[in-house]
Amino acid sequence: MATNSLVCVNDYEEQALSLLDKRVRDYYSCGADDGQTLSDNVADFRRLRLRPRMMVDVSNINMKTTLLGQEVAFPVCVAPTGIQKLAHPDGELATARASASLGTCMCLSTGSTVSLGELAENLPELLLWFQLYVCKDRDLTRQLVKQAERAGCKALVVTVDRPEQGTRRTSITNKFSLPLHLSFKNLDSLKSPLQSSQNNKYAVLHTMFDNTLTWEDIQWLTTITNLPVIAKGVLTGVDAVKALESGCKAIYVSNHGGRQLDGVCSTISVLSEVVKAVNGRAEVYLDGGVRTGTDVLKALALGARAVFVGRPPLYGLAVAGEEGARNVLTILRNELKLAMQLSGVTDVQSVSRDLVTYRASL
Ligand SMILES: Cc1cc2nc3c(=O)[nH]c(=O)nc-3n(C[C@H](O)[C@H](O)[C@H](O)COP(=O)(O)O)c2cc1C
Ligand SMILES: CCCCCCC(=O)C(=O)O
Repeated sequence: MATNSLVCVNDYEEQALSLLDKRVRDYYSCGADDGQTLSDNVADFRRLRLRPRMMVDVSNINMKTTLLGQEVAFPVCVAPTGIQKLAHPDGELATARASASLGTCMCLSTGSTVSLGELAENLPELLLWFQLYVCKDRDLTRQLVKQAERAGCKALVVTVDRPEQGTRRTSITNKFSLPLHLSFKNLDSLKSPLQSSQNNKYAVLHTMFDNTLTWEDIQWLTTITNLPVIAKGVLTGVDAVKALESGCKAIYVSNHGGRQLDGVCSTISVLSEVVKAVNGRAEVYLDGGVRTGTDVLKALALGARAVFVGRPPLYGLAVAGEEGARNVLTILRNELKLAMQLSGVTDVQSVSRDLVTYRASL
């Protein structure tokens, strides 16, 4: 469809929600339970206000940064989201093409509908990370890690906020399942309970994830791979320290887009606590509710090295495939650049804490 009239992420969201089939729309957009955290993620960015500096030469803006030593063109990356072929037949390949063309990082989900190998073959230039759900079957887990290594992934993002699946009410009422023409491509060639299940692969995959995980398992993971391990789903300073002690090389603040424990704090509201606890020992990333360039700038000011976006690229994908995903990322990049210029900030790597304050209640 024509995308000229879609000028911000919210336009893409509105358009995507109007186009998608109800079951997919609900699956992508839902939060857990009452959706308190889902809405707080967005709302709490709006409680922060910017304190721009004037009369700064902003003719040259540096948006490049590095993530664990790898360069990205701007600090907005693609969060892992499963089953992208529900949004568009090209699925994760389209999102990856969009990410690669803009020089940013994409994290592929364990539950992807395109394989690591297919991305690596088509897009060797892409900065690719792999999100791992640790499976009860450790041999299977090990094989997933090896696939990520073979695909040239530069980091393993271990999701730590899903000992069990949060309650997504619409997934229950819609009886959400994986359509028969799709499969979890990274698991297709591996021996697992998925191979003997035809109809309910979505539910079966959930049963394969391990709910006994502790930080000791993260330590174990660091012994089976040379890839840097990143803990995704950290919401407190205490857990950030535990993650570092377990060998994680970076901390990813996330509440799974409000899809796990409803009522947890928004990610932007806990970022400072985590950054303080990490105390410069590792990079800190954030996702959850990032919808504008000023949201990105606020997260950078509070100490994030980069942000990730989950639903926005899915909505871009649903509206116009690769082009739509690219447009969404481009909008965020351009909005960030303008927000920096209007704030008197010239480098994404040196955004000062002073740039943000809480909105005053008058
Ligand atoms: C449809 C959907 C699927 C997701 N799948 C995964 C996943 O497979 N693994 C994971 O760690 N997080 C997953 N997430 C969470 C995202 O990685 C991310 O934390 C969240 O979407 C960020 O919030 P945002 O959508 O407001 O940007 C998913 C989120 C959505 C909306
Ligand atoms: C059965 C696994 C599908 C991918 C997991 C998606 C996910 O984490 C979500 O929040 O949805």
